[in-house]
Parts: sequence; structure tokens; C-alpha cells
Amino acid sequence: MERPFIFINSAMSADGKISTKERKQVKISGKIDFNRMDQLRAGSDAIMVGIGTVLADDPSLTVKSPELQDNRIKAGLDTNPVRIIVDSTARTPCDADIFKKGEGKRIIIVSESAPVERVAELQEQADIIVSGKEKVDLPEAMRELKKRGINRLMVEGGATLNWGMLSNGLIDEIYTFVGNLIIGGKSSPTFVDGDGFPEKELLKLELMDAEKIEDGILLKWKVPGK
Ligand SMILES: NC(=O)C1=CN([C@@H]2O[C@H](COP(=O)(O)OP(=O)(O)OC[C@H]3O[C@@H](n4cnc5c(N)ncnc54)[C@H](O)[C@@H]3O)[C@@H](O)[C@H]2O)C=CC1
Ligand SMILES: Nc1nc(O)c(N)c(N[C@@H]2O[C@H](COP(=O)(O)O)[C@@H](O)[C@H]2O)n1
Repeated sequence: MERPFIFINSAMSADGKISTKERKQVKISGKIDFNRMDQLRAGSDAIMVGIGTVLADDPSLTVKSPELQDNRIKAGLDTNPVRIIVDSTARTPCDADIFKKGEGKRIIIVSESAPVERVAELQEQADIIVSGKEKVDLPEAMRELKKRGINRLMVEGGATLNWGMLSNGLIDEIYTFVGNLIIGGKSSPTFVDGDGFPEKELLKLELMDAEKIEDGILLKWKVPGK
């Protein structure tokens, strides 16, 4: 394949929201689901988020379990997978937790419209991929990641990046944990935002598995290829 195997892992409320209307992070997953997410991180070559998630949540995207970190080191890998931000205009703050916490490579994917000075600042802390004119060209960027040795890529949102990846046919599998709460609010981000598919082109999924975890349910979906 020209691009990595790519999956999305996300936690949503029972009404399909992934954060509040103020874009504040919500603890949807319980301990078991956070551990499952940690295992997915540890088993991936890279973890990717959109700049909206970095600005809203300031995630570190590190592997949390010392045992999983040790396993990676024993396998000759960095403690953490490569951490990637899709950031068309290079808005990533230089003091983001992705830079401050944990060891390992970071990649920022920007577009040609990113201010040169900002790109130069970020270049001191991360490798930079330039792709697309006004916004990141996701298919091209994914091919570049594959060339850089990333074979298994975990996408952790948010809503806009999920749309960008799904609408470009770049996702192979989706894992959604649906938690036991309602967030509500028409402006709260949902699992997939963006423009939405035209009525005749809705994306059909194949259900691979459904598992009750604590007070929620984990759904595993396959996105059939064209
Ligand atoms: N519950 C969960 O599992 C998660 C929830 N979240 C929530 O999601 C929210 C953030 O989501 P969003 O604001 O939608 O931001 P996002 O994280 O999806 O980032 C979107 C940004 O990515 C950049 N981008 C560049 N090229 C793109 C392209 N070709 N297609 C799509 N995006 C492109 C754009 O600058 C765009 O604004 C936060 O409130 C966060 O808390 C985020 C991750 C996981
Ligand atoms: N799986 C999952 N369950 C939840 O309840 C969540 N709120 C999230 N959010 C994701 O986790 C990121 C935080 O990562 P760090 O702890 O900083 O490493 C956050 O940005 C979302 O991507 N996920």
C-alpha cells in the first residue's frame, strides 16, 4: 500500500459528541478504555491529531504504562510513537505538551500557506512536512509518512481531522468507545464534523465487533475499500 494502515480511535458520548460546546475535553472513557487506548498507542508507529485538538486539549500523546514503554524499548523502538500534528498554518504553540512531555520524534504537517517564521520556530522541535497549498493535502501527506517508515498510524481526532481523513478514503478501521453520558449542544464537536457526505454517497461501515466495557460500549468498524 502507498499509505500506512490507518485507524481512528475516539471516545464519544451516547449522543455522539466528543467534547463540550466550549470544546472542553470530557472524560468519557473509564480506566479500562484508557488502558486499551494506551495499548493502541504503544502498538502504533505514529499517533496523529489535528491542530484543533492540540489547541483545545494540549495532549501529550505519550504511552502512559511503564510496562508498555519498556516493551517498546526492548523492541528497539522509542518510548513513544512518532507524534504528528496536522497544522496547515503552523499554529502549534512551541510550549505544547507534545514537545514538553516524553521522548521520541515529532512531525508537524503544514501547508505552503504556513508563515515561514513559524515553521522555522517549529523546525527546532519537530520534523516538518509541507503538503498542500492552503490546507494540508492529506492523501499526499499520508504517502510521505509511509515513505518515512510509518506503517501503522493511529488518528486521535478531532472532529475536523476525522472528516478530512474519512472523506479522503484514508481510514481502514474505526474504534469508537460510546460512554454513558449525554453532552448535547448543537455546536459541540461530534465524532465527524466537516461538510458531511452527500445523501447518495454516505459512508457505509462493516461492524467487526461490539464489546461492553464498564458502563459503555466499544464498537469496532471496518471501512470497506472502494
Ligand atoms: N473524545 C475524543 O476522543 C476526542 C475529542 N477531541 C475533541 O475534538 C475537538 C477538536 O476538534 P476540531 O476542533 O474539529 O479540531 P481537529 O483536531 O480536528 O483539528 C482540525 C484542524 O486540522 C487542520 N487541518 C489541516 N488540514 C486539514 C485537512 N485537510 N482536513 C482536516 N483538517 C485539516 C485544520 O487547521 C483544522 O482546523 C476538541 O474539543 C477535542 O477535545 C479530540 C480528540 C479526541
Ligand atoms: N479515548 C479517549 N477517551 C476519552 O474520554 C477522551 N477524553 C480522549 N481524549 C483523547 O486523549 C487525548 C489526551 O491524551 P494525553 O492524556 O494528553 O496523552 C486528547 O487530546 C484526546 O485525543 N480519548
